[in-house]
Formats: sequence, C-alpha cells, structure tokens
Amino acid sequence: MGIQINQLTKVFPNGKGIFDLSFEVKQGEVFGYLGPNGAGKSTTIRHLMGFMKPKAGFAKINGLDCWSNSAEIQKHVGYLPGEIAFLDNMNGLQFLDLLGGMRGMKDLTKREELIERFQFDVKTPIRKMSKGMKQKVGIVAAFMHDPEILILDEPTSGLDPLMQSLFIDLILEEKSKGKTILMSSHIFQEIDRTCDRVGIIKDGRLVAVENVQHLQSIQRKVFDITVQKKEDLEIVKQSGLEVLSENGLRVKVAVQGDYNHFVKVLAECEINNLDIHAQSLEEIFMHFYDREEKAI
Ligand SMILES: Nc1ncnc2c1ncn2[C@@H]1O[C@H](COP(=O)(O)OP(=O)(O)OP(=O)(O)O)[C@@H](O)[C@H]1O
Repeated sequence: MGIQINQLTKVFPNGKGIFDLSFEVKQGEVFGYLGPNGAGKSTTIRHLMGFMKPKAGFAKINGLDCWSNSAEIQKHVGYLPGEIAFLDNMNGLQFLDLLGGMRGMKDLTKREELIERFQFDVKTPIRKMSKGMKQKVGIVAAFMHDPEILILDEPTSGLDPLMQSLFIDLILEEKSKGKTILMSSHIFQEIDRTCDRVGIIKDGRLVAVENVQHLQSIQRKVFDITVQKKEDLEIVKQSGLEVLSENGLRVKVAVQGDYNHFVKVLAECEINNLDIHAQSLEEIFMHFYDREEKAI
C-alpha cells in the first residue's frame, strides 16, 4: 500500500520530462521530494493525481493505477497543487464548500479547526487574497476531509515563517496518525524536521534516496572550542581529532559519527567555551543543485 512509482516516464515535445523513475512511499511514511527548478517534481505529482498519462511505467496509490483509477484515488487523497487554480469570483468559504460538496464531505470539524489554526478570513474574495492566503485555503482544502494520503507540491511556498512552522506541526501530527505523505519542497529545514526519507530528482531522473535519520547521524559537526591553557590546546592537537583551525586558545574540530573519542579528549582539558555548528541537510545535498558548497 502507500505510493508506488515504477519506471515512470514522460517525455514532453521539448525532450524534457521524467525518465524511468522508481521509488515508493510506504504507508505511514513522510517522503520529501527535492530537486532544483524544472527537475520534474510537479510532473511526477501530476501523474500521481492522474492528470497525466505516462509514456511508460506506472504510478499506483494503495495498489490502484493512478491513470485508470484517478476518480477513485482522488477521493482518498489530499492534494495541494503547486499553483492553485481557484474560481476567482468566490470567497474562500464558497470554494471550500464547493470542494467539500464534490467530495460528499459531511463532517466540517477538521475544516473549522484548520481555518482557526491558520488564521485567515474565509469570507475574503479569492481575487483579493495574497499568495500566502490562497496557500492557506489550499492547505485547508487538502487536509479537511482527513485523507489517509497527502500529496503536497511545495506546501509552504508563500507562507511566512510563523505559518511555515504551524504547517510543520500539522505534518508531524498527521504523521503521528499514520498518514502517508509525499511532499515536494525547496526548504531543507522542513524536510529535515518532518521526513523519514528524501528523494532527490534532477533533470527528470532520481539521483538519490536517503534515510533522513541516517543523514542526521552522519552529519559532520564542527565544534568551536576555547580551552583554558596552552597544554589543553596541545592535548586536542595531539588527539587525532580533525583540527580545522586554531586561533590563540580557540580551536575548531570536525567530528563525524564518533563522538566518544571527542568527549574523552575534551574530558582531559579545561574548557572555557564550546559552540557547535551542524552541517545542514542543505549542505549535504548542495552538490545535487549545482551550487557551491558552503563552508561551515
Ligand atoms: N506540460 C508541459 N509541456 C512541456 N514541458 C513541460 C510541461 N510540464 C513540465 N514541463 C517541463 O518539464 C520539466 C519538469 O518540470 P516540473 O514542473 O515537473 O519541474 P519541478 O521540479 O516541479 O520544478 P519547480 O521546482 O520549478 O516547480 C521542466 O523542464 C518543464 O519545463
């Protein structure tokens, strides 16, 4: 069950598209889908929603083919499109009513709770809404029928930091209820905080699938240590730890994975100050984005 993508291929007339994509999002898993602009994230998601017919391969949700069973699938899925096409002459509430009516939704509890949580005036005409407000309406629309599967295309785009943080809390809550979630994003921090695994797509091809916990465990950390006296500095320098730089009684040491040796070395010294800089998920993945890796 969950989401299954198998050798999925779509080629647009300009030669772009997605090629031989295969990955799974297991039931109850939160999967982050990352990649530079134009990599093919939205195209993959459109196949999952049954909006596009693959040239080859298939996408399945809960065992059903997304193209041939799109109507059935859409009942059980909460979908937040990358660009939401609203009917501009409605207000937010009328739009949510229309969508709820189409789904035969009776219970409005979750809808009301989400509107309250994301704090927006549902009576505002959609044509007068800012991008962030429209995004909130889209979020409510995706979650209000309490679907077991959520497919979210850049869900926090346009949201301010406070709302982004509320959204992360919402994902964590849904995750604890066992929901299956695929979400594309450019924001590493939200992936880091919410996802079990991440897939990276580039030029239409999957280039990596990684377990987030594993990535966190191999993250390189740089410790910025200020010792009390010269002898302490010598202990650190002779310890076999990777010393990146030193300045007076201050020394920067990089540690990856094995903290025991590091702690034992420090225990032999008098420490005046200690700062930690963890390598971010962004820094780990930067080489997939053709951007310069930032030094930490
Ligand atoms: N309907 C279409 N017709 C022709 N080309 C398309 C079509 N849809 C997408 N493309 C092209 O396919 C590639 C993948 O686009 P897609 O929108 O899936 O990327 P994305 O990873 O979602 O990017 P972004 O992060 O910018 O939203 C791009 O080069 C895009 O121009």
